Amino acid sequence: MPKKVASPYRKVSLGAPGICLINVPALKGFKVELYFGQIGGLGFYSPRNEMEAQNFILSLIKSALSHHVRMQTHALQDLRDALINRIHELGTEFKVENKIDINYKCDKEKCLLQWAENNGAKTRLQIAYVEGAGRGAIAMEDMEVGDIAMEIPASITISEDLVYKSDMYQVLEKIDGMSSETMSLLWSMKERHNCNSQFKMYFDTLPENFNTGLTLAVMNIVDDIQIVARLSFGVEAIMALDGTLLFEEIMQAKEHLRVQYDELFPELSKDHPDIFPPELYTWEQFLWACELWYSNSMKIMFADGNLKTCLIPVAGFLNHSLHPHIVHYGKIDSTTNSLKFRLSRPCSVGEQCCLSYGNFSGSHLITFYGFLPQGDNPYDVIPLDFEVDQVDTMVECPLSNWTTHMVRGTWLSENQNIFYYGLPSPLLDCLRSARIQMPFTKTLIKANMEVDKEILEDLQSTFNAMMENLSDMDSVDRESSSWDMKLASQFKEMQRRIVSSILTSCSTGIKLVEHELSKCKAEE
Ligand SMILES: C[S@@+](CC[C@H](N)C(=O)[O-])C[C@H]1O[C@@H](n2cnc3c(N)ncnc32)[C@H](O)[C@@H]1O
Repeated sequence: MPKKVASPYRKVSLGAPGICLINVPALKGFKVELYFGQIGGLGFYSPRNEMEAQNFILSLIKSALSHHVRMQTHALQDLRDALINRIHELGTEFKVENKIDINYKCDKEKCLLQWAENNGAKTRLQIAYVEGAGRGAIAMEDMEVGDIAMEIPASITISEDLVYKSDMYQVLEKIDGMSSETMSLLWSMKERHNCNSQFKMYFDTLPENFNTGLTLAVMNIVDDIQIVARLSFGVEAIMALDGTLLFEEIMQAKEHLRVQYDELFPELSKDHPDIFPPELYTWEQFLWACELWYSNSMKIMFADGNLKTCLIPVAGFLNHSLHPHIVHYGKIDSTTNSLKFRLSRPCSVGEQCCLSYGNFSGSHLITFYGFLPQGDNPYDVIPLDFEVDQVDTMVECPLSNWTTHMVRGTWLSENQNIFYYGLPSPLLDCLRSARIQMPFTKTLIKANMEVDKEILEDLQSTFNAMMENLSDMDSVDRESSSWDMKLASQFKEMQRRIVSSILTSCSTGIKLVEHELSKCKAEE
């Protein structure tokens, strides 16, 4: 049964079954894919998935070609060429223009790059300032599918291994439930102030403020002076987000981090002031480190098979895209003991080269990374939680059964016809089966039309209520407003677009059903 928490959205009853729009934070990408995968959409699920599938076939062709099956060589080469063409076409179809700010000199970043190269790193990318995304990595030459854009030796990655060598390990290892991620985070809080650190160049390139949704945590918890001192996700933006999934996700993350901090501090600083100096282990600094690790770390599989969360100097400049150039980068190449960033699609000289951080929704990206990506994100869904009342026939007692469904922008669905309406079939089937005992046959009979009409009207009233909650940020001037207001307004606009498409599909669906109903009545 889903956790019942005070809902950001009004709890709305849809008759049978009861529907409640709840806060399901960060619905996992694969769950979203499974849910909508069975429905079918506009040819493929997302440009990233399509490209991954094509790259997978390319790797099979490469391996088949290396086995010299003569008869098939030509066919395989043709297939490979066709796939590469399709990958190029996909790149053109989903091209995103990035403006580079040539006035930003990137001196510190160049020093870091030089240090990394001196330590064995290789790169075909340079660092520049990309409008709207901070620093990013730009191709210095044309690169093709399969080319390595960047190679970082394992020896310059920052992971838990550094904690084991430090004096704090003897204290941390005795703490119950201490994770390697928390150890690395605590290590980085101190190391960033160490003038003799091996990673000084890296820490010097990090911003004072990350401006993720987590920055909000400062606001609710500490006093007003600190709020002003740190550019926080401000009161105005938070007020604007009240009642949205993003608000709920930020609040949950904030509470989680505060509990974690309170479990460790100030005790650790009191007991070991030399190892955890209190001035370096404030709540503010803890949050800074959380933002660093959430927004910049990567999970890497090392040659010994261990999976570690790492900060990767230089590779940390790669920004995220919904149509990334690099998708698979999580494994150290055991022959070179380095991390290779291989291209899954071509990248032209001057173009920004992007990674995929994962299949995340907009609310997750704002909370932990502080941005919304350009383009349609198929992982932006609105979760719907249903409580379906059933009766336990053994003891004649009512049972409560929760099930989660989700809705996304209906422009992503190809079937807008009667019985489908651009809405997810699992959702419609669930609502139908709660209203009629028999299996729903999708035939144009009066009883079916009446059921569908009722369902569409209920959905319409639910999403109308949600729209009211989302419709008050029209006055925000994107150009002049602060970063947090811009993000809040972008988020609400994205949600409004999804809800509006659902409302349009509902009203078009109602008209379709009414038309069929009138035909049924005429025949009677
Ligand atoms: C791993 S860092 C990438 C380098 C970063 N731009 C910088 O200047 O340090 C991740 C951060 O970059 C920014 N970012 C990444 N992808 C972005 C995108 N597509 N649009 C806007 N900002 C993005 C966000 O601030 C995110 O927290």
